[in-house]
Amino acid sequence: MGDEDWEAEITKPHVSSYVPVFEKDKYSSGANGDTFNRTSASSSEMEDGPSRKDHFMRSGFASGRSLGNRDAGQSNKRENTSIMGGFGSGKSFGNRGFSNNKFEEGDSSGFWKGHQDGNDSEASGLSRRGGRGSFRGCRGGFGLGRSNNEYDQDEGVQRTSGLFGSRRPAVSGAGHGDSYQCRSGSGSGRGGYKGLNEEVITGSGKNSWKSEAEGGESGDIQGPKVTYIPPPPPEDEDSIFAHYQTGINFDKYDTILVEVSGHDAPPAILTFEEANLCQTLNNNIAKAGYTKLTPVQKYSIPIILAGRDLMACAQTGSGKTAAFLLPILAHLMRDGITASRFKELQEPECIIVAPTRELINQIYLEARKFSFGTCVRAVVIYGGTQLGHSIRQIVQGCNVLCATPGRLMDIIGKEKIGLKQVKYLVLDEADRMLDMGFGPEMKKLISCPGMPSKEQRQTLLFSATFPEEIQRLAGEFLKTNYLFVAVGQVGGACRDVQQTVLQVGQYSKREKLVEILRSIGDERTMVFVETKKKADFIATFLCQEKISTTSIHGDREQREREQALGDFRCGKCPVLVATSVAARGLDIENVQHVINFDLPSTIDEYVHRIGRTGRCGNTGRAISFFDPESDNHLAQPLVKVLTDAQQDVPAWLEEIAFSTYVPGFSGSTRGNVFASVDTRKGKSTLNTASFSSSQTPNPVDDESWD
Ligand SMILES: Nc1ncnc2c1ncn2[C@@H]1O[C@H](COP(=O)(O)OP(=O)(O)OP(=O)(O)O)[C@@H](O)[C@H]1O
Repeated sequence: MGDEDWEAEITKPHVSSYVPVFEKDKYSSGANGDTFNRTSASSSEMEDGPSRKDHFMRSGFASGRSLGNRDAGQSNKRENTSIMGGFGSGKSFGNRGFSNNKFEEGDSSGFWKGHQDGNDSEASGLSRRGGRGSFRGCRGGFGLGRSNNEYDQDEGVQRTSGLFGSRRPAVSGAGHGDSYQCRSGSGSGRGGYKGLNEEVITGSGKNSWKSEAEGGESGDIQGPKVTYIPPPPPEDEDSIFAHYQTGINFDKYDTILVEVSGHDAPPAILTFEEANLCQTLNNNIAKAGYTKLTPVQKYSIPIILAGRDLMACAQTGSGKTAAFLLPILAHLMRDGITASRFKELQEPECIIVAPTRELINQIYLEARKFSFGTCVRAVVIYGGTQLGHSIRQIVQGCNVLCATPGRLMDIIGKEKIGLKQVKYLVLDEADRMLDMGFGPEMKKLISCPGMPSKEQRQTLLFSATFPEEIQRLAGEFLKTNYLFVAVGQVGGACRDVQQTVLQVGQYSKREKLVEILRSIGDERTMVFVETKKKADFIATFLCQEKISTTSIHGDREQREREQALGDFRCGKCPVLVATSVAARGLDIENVQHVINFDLPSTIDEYVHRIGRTGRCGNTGRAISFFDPESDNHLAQPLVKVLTDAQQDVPAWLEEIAFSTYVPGFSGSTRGNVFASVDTRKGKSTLNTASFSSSQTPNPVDDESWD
């Protein structure tokens, strides 16, 4: 394919100029199947036994094809291979770029033809569709095979409106037409791709969702179970306390201006000792390598210890997680929490919610680290995993429950969690948790039977961005005397990230990307794109270019997402192509570069994305491709963000910003703005607007959220 007309690519038949040829083990960088191998149409994925599995893991690209193969009568092999699914998770990247079929629709019979013809690209592409129905069956079988206890049975039939209730006929291979994604039912705005099992239905892009509790299981829709049980994290102390070093700019945090608004704010503390935490917590803090407080910690810890509600906004990577975890744990210890024990109904003292599975898992690991050696038990539950597994984790005891919203509501619906004892409710990435996508669910949560009123609980909202509109909505969750902590400019970018904006038209983006990645070498890089399809396509493309790449987005199975992240973390795949599902919160050591292949539709999203690098005082680089055809709405807020972070602003960008200038940004329907102050002080004077993109469905982002 010679251009990047994505719509054309998706909808118009064409013959690709990139015909992938995959070869076992060649160019493979890992066993996860998340890297691509150029090779011939190996069918060894279909072999029995470990070697087959291993190869399958390695030959990501081929997995789609092999799914088709399995459908051709090798159903007994499906479980193993598909679970390990390759990069394309059977989605057959080749299908996109390399076949002459549309992404989403096709004639499943074509698989057989393609496969028999030995035509790699066709076969791999079409097999997705051919394999779809069969693979679902396989997943169901897998679930049954493992479901030998109450909870597994309890999980029941999962939601697959994509298959049976999709807005598109199932036969069309809705959404990605992805045979792996059998869990994914309807909804990602793509006609039934995103499944209820993913906890989210993105009826209009990312912004609406529905939980299992809302009928997925009780409805008339039948489908396979989600069977994925995430591997338990390592239990040894070294792993629990593993951390990366603070960077050379860590001390510069002290120079950032902090503003606290609201009445009777307790004074900031300057050292951990001043927090007067118990000895076990202090030991854990030391083992985690924390010697000095970051600004958000200096201010938030005493505020939370004083029992106040808090909205805290601080730059990405500056330690917000510990800022809420430490005082909560200190309170729980102070209150003489008793060891949580096995009970069918658990009543956690603290609930923490975050918008993505990987992020909530990360928060859980932090909670586990800081509560090490105490009787506080933290538990994590999130979508894309077996519900029975989540329940089993909970019933063993639960003081601090870390959850994605969908799974949380499901578990509450199943009466495994009672809310009466909740003393702390934390919304991490709070602006995201309160926007149109998750806001309704959060409202449901606070009005659930048993949930203490806001007067009776402590509510803590944290993010690096807080649009004014969201701040206003947050009032419903917070006591009126809440405190607002702003570290630096609210919504501002981290200054440790060197930002570069290049004018690159869509047709030149891939070439530019390869050029940059080659110059970067093996340094860890996140490449953000705007859609799930594009994430697959770009990852495939990079692998063809022999750049070890993996990808993460909402259409990948949870197992694959975790594998991808693991491979990126450990450096096996130094390039991670991601949608906005990875934009917030993820704390990955040594991410030196973020590349916005596509700019996001809002400036807040931009701030979060580039915040995956330059964390904890380390430096990083962000390069963004600005396409004047599509990104002009961002020019003005981008200039503002660059200026505030003392970055060079290209003259051409200033010109565009000037020519598209809209006073107060209110004319822009997509260019989000950020508040500069606590909205209770009145409308902020800088860079504010009546419009917040957080309240507006995003026309481009097709990511699914949970
Ligand atoms: N006081 C500290 N000393 C040393 N390291 C710290 C300290 N506080 C936090 N860190 C480390 O800094 C990194 C970033 O912290 P964290 O993930 O909490 O940032 P964040 O502000 O929540 O970022 P984001 O806005 O992207 O979610 C983590 O690896 C964390 O362990």
